[in-house]
Amino acid sequence: MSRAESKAIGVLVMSYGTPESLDGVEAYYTHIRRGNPPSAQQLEDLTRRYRSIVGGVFPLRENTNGQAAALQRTLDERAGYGAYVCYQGLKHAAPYIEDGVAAMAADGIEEAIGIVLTPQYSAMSVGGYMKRAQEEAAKHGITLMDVQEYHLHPELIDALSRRVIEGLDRFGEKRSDTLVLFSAHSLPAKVLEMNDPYADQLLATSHAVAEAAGVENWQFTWQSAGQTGQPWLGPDILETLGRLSDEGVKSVLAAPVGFVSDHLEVLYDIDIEARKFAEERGIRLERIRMLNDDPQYMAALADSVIGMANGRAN
Ligand SMILES: CC1=C(CCC(=O)O)c2cc3nc(cc4[nH]c(cc5[nH]c(cc1n2)c(C)c5CCC(=O)O)c(CCC(=O)O)c4C)C(CCC(=O)O)=C3C
Ligand SMILES: [Fe+2]
Repeated sequence: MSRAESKAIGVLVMSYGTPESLDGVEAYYTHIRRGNPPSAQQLEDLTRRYRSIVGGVFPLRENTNGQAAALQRTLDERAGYGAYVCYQGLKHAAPYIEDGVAAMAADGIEEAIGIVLTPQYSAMSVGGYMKRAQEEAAKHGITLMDVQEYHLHPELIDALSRRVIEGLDRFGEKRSDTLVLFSAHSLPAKVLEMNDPYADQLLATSHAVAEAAGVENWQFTWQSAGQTGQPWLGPDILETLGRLSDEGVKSVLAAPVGFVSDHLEVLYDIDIEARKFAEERGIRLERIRMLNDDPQYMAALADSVIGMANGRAN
C-alpha cells in the first residue's frame, strides 16, 4: 500500500537546493540566473567558495533531507501515521518544486499544504517558491494552500533564543559586552518599493529572540548581497563589523535568523569571510548554531502545517 492514501494531505517542503557536487555548480548557478550561464570569473568565484566549505558533500542537501524527514516524523506523531505525506520541492536543484508537486499527483494526492523552510516572507524569495508550486498544482488539479510565514512562532523564537544564550555563554566573562548581530540574506533594494514584509518580519524575529534571550545589546544587518549592478539592501555585515570595530566593540555573536541550515551563506559568508574580517579588526566573532532539524523548529513547522489544514476544514 502506498504511504499516500487517498485521504492523505500532501506537504510540499520547499527549500533553496544546492549542487550535487562541484561539477554541478555551473548548472545550479545558471538556474539561479534564470538560464543565463555565469561568466567564467563568477563560476570560479562560486566554486572557490563551495570548495572552501565542502568536504565532498554539500551540507545543505543533507540538512534539507534531514529537515523533511524530521518534519514527517513530527507530523506522524501529532496527526497519526498517514495523515500527512511530505514531498521535497527545491527552488534551484532536483527534485525541483514542480517535481515535488508531480510526485504528489502521481500518488493521488488531491489536497496539499506548501511550506518554505525560511520563516520570513518576501515576494522575491518565498513568494517565488509559492508561485511555482501553485502553477504546477493547478496543472494537476491539486488544491494547494500555502503557509505564508511563521517568523514569530513561539517554538521558533524559543529555539533561536536558546541558541543565542548558548552562544553568549561561550564569551565567558566578556558575555555582558557581547553584541548580538542578527542577519539575513540581502535582496535587491527594489523590494522596498513593493511594500514587502521581509525586512519587518526579520526585525520582528530578531526583536522577539532578543527579548526571549534577555538581550538588549543587539543590531540587525544584511549579508550575502549579490553582484548584480543594482543596489541591494544594506548595510552589509562587513560594513557593520567595520563600524562596530570603530566604536570599540570587541565581541560579536552572529545570529543569522533568516537562515535555517548550515550552508554556504553561513559556513562561508559568516564563518570564513566575516570572521576573518572581524578578527583583523580585533573583534572575536562567534555564531549561533543553526536550527537544521531542531525539534522545536520542527514543531513550529508541523504546527503551521496542521493549523493551515484545520483552518480549511472549519
Ligand atoms: C532571500 C534569499 C535567501 C534566503 C531565503 C531562502 O532560503 O530562500 C537565499 C538563500 C540561499 N541562497 C543560496 C545560494 C545562492 N544564492 C545566490 C543568489 C541569490 N540569492 C538570492 C536570495 C536569497 N537566497 C538572490 C536574490 C540572489 C541573486 C540571484 C537571483 O536573483 O535569484 C547564488 C548565486 C551566487 C551569489 O550571488 O552568491 C547562490 C549560490 C543558498 C544555498 C547555499 C548552499 O548551497 O549551501 C541558500 C540557502
Ligand atoms: Fe541565494
